[in-house]
Amino acid sequence: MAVSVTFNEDRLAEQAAETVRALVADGVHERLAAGDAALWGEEARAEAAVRLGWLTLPLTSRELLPEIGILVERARAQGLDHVVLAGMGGSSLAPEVICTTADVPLTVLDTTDPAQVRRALADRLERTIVVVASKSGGTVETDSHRRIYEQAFRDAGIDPAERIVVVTDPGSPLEQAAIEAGYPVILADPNVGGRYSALSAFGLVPSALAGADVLKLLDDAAAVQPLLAQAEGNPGLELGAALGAAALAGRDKLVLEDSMSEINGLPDWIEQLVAESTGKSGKGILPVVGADPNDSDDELVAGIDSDGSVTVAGPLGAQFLVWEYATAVAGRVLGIDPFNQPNVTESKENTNRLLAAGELPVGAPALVDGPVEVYGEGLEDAKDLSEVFTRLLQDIPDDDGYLAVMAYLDREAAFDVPVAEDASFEAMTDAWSAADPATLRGLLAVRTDRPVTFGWGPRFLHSTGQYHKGGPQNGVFLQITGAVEADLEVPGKPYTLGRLQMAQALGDQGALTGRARPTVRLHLTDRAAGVARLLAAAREV
Ligand SMILES: O=P(O)(O)OC[C@H]1O[C@H](O)[C@H](O)[C@@H](O)[C@@H]1O
Repeated sequence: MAVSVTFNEDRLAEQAAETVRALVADGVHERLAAGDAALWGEEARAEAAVRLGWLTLPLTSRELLPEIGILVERARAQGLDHVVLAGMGGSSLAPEVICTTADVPLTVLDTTDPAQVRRALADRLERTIVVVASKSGGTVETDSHRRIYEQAFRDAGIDPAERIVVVTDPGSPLEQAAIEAGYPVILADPNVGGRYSALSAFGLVPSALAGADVLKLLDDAAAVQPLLAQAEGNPGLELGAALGAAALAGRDKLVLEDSMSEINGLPDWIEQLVAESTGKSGKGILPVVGADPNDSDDELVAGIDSDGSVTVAGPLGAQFLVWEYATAVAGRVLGIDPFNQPNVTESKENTNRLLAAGELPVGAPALVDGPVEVYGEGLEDAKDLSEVFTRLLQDIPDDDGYLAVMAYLDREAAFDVPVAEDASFEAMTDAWSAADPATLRGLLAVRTDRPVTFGWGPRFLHSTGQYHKGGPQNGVFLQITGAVEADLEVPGKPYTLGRLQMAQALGDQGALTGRARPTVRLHLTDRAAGVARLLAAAREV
């Protein structure tokens, strides 16, 4: 069996079976296999008509393999063994999972943190090849990374045309810029949206350059493809029916559990697929990654090769296709368009406005607790950071709410903390987690029975960011920003990376407060001391 979907809970199995029956009665399995764009209603039809190419990628993407093979050979011949991928959301999350699972190194740049980008630049520049991946060709983070790397190569006396490879849609502004600069361009299938692009050029090019076996990925996906046309034994239909039916019944928090899987990091990819596809029109499914289930009534646990209320077992290529299919089916069950992302644009526009306006409106802190400034309404009388956390946790709606922690920081900084050379593995991981802002998620989660999510900004803006603003309005939001020690110019642009990063945080804050959602921003005036204070304060709650 290429992939199996099994239910470990009778109620869920019944709900899924009933929903499958209804979907089959409507001919959904046949219509989806035939690429019927009318499956999501009239309003969604035009976009769906150019968004169903992912159904056939396991076959059509094979045409790319000779072209990719030439790129790989060229890179090997030039001794380029440090592969950097600049891409946001769907343009980087799949290669990240593919490469970690294949255990081949890939440096992913989906950040605007100056320190994190500086670390990548300082790493083997003379042996670096950069894949610039953007479907639209207009994503500001990716455009900034391209400009920064072009400059760095030139400064080092290296011709960027020897080192930059572009993946984009035909006709995008990035294709044009790449042609002018003489960069190799691999064109992706324009009939595939960003988050459904795992098996397209976006997933394959960087992964193959990094050394992953992409043919095996396509083979594993192709093996499951015939099942997806069936009325019975169709894993995508079963999973999609379960996700949709559970959400309609109030179980709209999807806890992704992968501890037993040999696939590494798939929940992060599923998170952006499910959150961005379903979180709109006040509806949606909120993926919860890296958290233990808490047995609440609104939770559904999906296990990747691991135990869950529903378990999805199978190799990575097949998992990609089945989750894409299931998300499209869940979209139909929920009555939403699974191919648009109406509210991602909103924060982007806020950010652009702020960048154009001059001084960023950071405001004045309501409270300062050592290295942590607290920005938020009505917090002037809070006595310290612990009380701020307490109030935020109390603000979470009892039955169905959640807390989202969003850190616009360097996600690798914790690994820089000094550890003794003879430290045990345990001592080393303890030191890392004591310096990692992500540790805050677990510390706050034990103090509430509501789910707590964690995302790195601006990465999450292309994932759960859509759900936060477009989904059910029951979230409470905690942003973390930090002082920038050594900023980075974005060549040809009037802003630095640090300024862009802050404008992204403030732009999203504006979108959240505009919906009257409780939102607090913590600013670390000293990043290392600030993280330590955050974690200590969370322990005091
Ligand atoms: O590939 P790009 O056009 O640069 O877009 C990167 C990402 O941007 C937005 O967030 C879209 O909603 C995502 O689906 C997409 O993957």
